[in-house]
Amino acid sequence: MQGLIQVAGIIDQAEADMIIEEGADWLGFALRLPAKNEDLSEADAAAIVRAIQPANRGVIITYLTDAEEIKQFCADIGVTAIQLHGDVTPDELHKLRAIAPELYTLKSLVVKSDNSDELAEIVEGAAPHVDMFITDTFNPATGAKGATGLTHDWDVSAELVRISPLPLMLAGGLNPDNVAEAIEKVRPAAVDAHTGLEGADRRKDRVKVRTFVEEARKAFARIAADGRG
Ligand SMILES: O=C(O)c1ccccc1N[C@@H]1O[C@H](COP(=O)(O)O)[C@@H](O)[C@H]1O
Repeated sequence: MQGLIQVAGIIDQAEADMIIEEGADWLGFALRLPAKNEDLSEADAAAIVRAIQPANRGVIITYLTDAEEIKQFCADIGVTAIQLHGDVTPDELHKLRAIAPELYTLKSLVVKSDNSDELAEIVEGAAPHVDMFITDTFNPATGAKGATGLTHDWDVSAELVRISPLPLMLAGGLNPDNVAEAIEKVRPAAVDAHTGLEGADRRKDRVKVRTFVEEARKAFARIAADGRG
């Protein structure tokens, strides 16, 4: 699992194909969001997931919080991994693990300016029931918890890496210019980016994706070589 690269916010098959050609491992599909501002339909997401798996993993990114609904939705789309961005209780995570043990589950840790103690509590409560954590950035101006294009205090993510018994994916404002520094500082198992890889047309830019993957792979290799990965 060390050195994994996810690109989130897939729009269509052409974009998915390009991202895979440029070497990303996992593709994130943002669906069932509170603002209902999805970039693609559920039917289109399911078709893309069918086309890319099993070589590349499709991950649903969602705010769903009900275990039964999450399980059914993953089955409908055909994914084997889910990134839970909402306030899912440990009880519901426990239930999800019981009814869908095969589902690889990522739980978000949304970093604000003053919530590191709260995030440490989420790690403790959720760790027995999930497979990976993902840190992302809160935008106080909009209330958004993901796809903000904003970085957060990487010392907070680095501390979460230290205390978490599970691997951690770092997200939030990552782009080709800062991903190497972020990996060196936080030492995550994985990285994830969305808006930092887009061009002016709001689609992923091939050169940005390529450079992001290259920079991330080199940085992961460096921290592995010096025993810090
Ligand atoms: O990708 C989305 O559209 C999305 C929507 C709602 C919540 C989370 C979402 N994505 C996650 O946010 C991170 C960071 O995005 P960015 O790089 O700062 O733009 C993204 O990697 C997804 O994991």
